[in-house]
Amino acid sequence: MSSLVLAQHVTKWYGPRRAVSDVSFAIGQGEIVGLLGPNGSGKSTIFRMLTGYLVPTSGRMEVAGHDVVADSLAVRRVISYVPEDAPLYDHMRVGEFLHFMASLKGSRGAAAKAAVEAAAERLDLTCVMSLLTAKLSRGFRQRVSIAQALLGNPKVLVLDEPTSGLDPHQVIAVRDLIQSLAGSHTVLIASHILSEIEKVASRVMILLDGTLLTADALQERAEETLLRLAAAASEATVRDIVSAVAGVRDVTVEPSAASGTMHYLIRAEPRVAVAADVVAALVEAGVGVSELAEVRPDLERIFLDLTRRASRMAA
Ligand SMILES: Nc1ncnc2c1ncn2[C@@H]1O[C@H](COP(=O)(O)OP(=O)(O)OP(=O)(O)O)[C@@H](O)[C@H]1O
Repeated sequence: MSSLVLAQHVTKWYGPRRAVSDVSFAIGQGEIVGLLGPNGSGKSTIFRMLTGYLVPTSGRMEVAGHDVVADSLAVRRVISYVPEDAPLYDHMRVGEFLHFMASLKGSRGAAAKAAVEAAAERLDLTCVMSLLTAKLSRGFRQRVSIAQALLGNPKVLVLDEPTSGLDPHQVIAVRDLIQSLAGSHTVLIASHILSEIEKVASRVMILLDGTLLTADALQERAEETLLRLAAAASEATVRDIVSAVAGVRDVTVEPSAASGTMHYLIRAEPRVAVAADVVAALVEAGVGVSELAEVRPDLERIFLDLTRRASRMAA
């Protein structure tokens, strides 16, 4: 798959503050990729550089083969950005606003009319075309923003927190829309809501303090086994025994450990024998095991695990 969006060793400083640190990724045609990170982790900064609003301090970015700095006009022709709380022109009616945006994107006459109608239909806006944008609900405003972004048929659509502030029905509608774009458009979505991003994205990148912890969090699931263990011995004893088992990568104490028996999470290579070897080693050392189960890590678990590992490495 050739890359439609490319970032190579991108760093961005705002004065003395480093907001993005040596970030690299590649996104292929038709992918829907989530960029997950807490507030202030650098998501918007990455999007602003990608769409030509900010210049990276170092490194380079490309969209559809165009360098975002050297060829920013060409980039803006193929990428559309919907910021969080996208501004609309409140004195314009929806239809008027969409025609205006179509004209800014170089579309005129019958072509503009057809493009506006298609976008309005796709976003279910035909019933509000004559309303002032100022009168729209949050959900409709978001749909109008996405409709204008789709005018001109951009190859890449960048959405910053597209479901923030929407009610559950509107969230589902926006999610369905995003999924309907898969294949025909490449979509990059920023969010700090794990459950939301997991539902729409086929790949999730995780950003923390400007550093990309993984370019494919969901793939991490396939690459290791996660076991939950309850064992009756001191933490140091369990750690020593379990860490020595071949294939075990690391052992952490479950934050919700109940009194008495401690619970542990064991990250291990995806080998069938690891669980049996862990039990055998503990039993041999005389440690009682009351639970050992494989857990399928959800995105929340992967996120916590990656961020914990990152802070341990930084310490
Ligand atoms: N114009 C600016 N000048 C100085 N610092 C900035 C500027 N814009 C962002 N920052 C800082 O850079 C860091 C990354 O901000 P950014 O907005 O990219 O994060 P984010 O992940 O999009 O956060 P949010 O989800 O809150 O929008 C933050 O610490 C922020 O305070």
